[in-house]
Amino acid sequence: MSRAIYPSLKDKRVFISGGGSGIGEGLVEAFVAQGAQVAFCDIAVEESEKLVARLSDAAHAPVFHAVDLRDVAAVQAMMGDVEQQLGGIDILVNNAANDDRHSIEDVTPAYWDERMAVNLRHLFFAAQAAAPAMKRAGGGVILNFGSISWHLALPELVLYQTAKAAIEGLTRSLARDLGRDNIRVNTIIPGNVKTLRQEKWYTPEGEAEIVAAQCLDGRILPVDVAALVLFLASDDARFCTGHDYFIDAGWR
Ligand SMILES: NC(=O)c1ccc[n+]([C@@H]2O[C@H](COP(=O)([O-])OP(=O)(O)OC[C@H]3O[C@@H](n4cnc5c(N)ncnc54)[C@H](O)[C@@H]3O)[C@@H](O)[C@H]2O)c1
Repeated sequence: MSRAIYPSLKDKRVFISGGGSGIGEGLVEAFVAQGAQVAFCDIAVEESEKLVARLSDAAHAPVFHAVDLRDVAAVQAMMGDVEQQLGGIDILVNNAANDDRHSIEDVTPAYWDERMAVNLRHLFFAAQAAAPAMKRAGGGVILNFGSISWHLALPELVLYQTAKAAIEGLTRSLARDLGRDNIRVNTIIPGNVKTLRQEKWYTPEGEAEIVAAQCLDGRILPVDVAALVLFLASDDARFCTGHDYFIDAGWR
């Protein structure tokens, strides 16, 4: 399958959260293939180090930061380090999340806080930390990962879906406040994307049900999500901001 090359992404300074596995791994590979300078963080240290080793021959090999995004001070310190290492930040991809299932009865105040920390809070603080560097560079791009799950009202995901719904509001608010600094902010909304983690939840029959609910046949892969992310990160999308972009094969 042919893949687009965006001249405007060459040498761009990109930070991706949760880049060590799943869709994030696909995003790291895709930006590196564009000749971008990529830094990413993750708590999956082994997978992340393997990814860095696999891409070590690239024009710009990616740089890995072992950081837990639930720790805001660590996120702020890391964003400062990334800016120094890359000489700035042009593109921030807030990809990391955790969709562990839970029932309403089992949610404690501490679990609520922890779920918001892993699924919502770090997106804002990464954007807050990256915005001054983007302003100095004359503009930038922030892409926040939402989820189709709450649009479909899936079961046993109330806190994840609450956070994912909030991300769409976060995107619109940031797009408004940062737009005059030429910083574009959008939400990427994946449907069901086939990753190692997602495979845990589904039987072959479950996967067939997902495909049946889509308008299009076939399974969405990280590379398909990356194609949309690359376009929105590129200068070709210069008037795209403040909105939600679905990549879900028409899942309804
Ligand atoms: N895969 C899907 O079907 C799907 C569907 C809808 C939305 N999404 C969204 O797409 C994004 C990527 O999803 P995915 O399927 O690749 O998820 P994933 O769980 O496979 O990968 C997420 C990555 O984030 C990392 N991570 C998790 N918690 C972290 C923490 N506290 N600190 C640092 N890193 C952490 C994980 O180690 C992992 O590498 C997420 O925002 C997810 O909500 C995915």
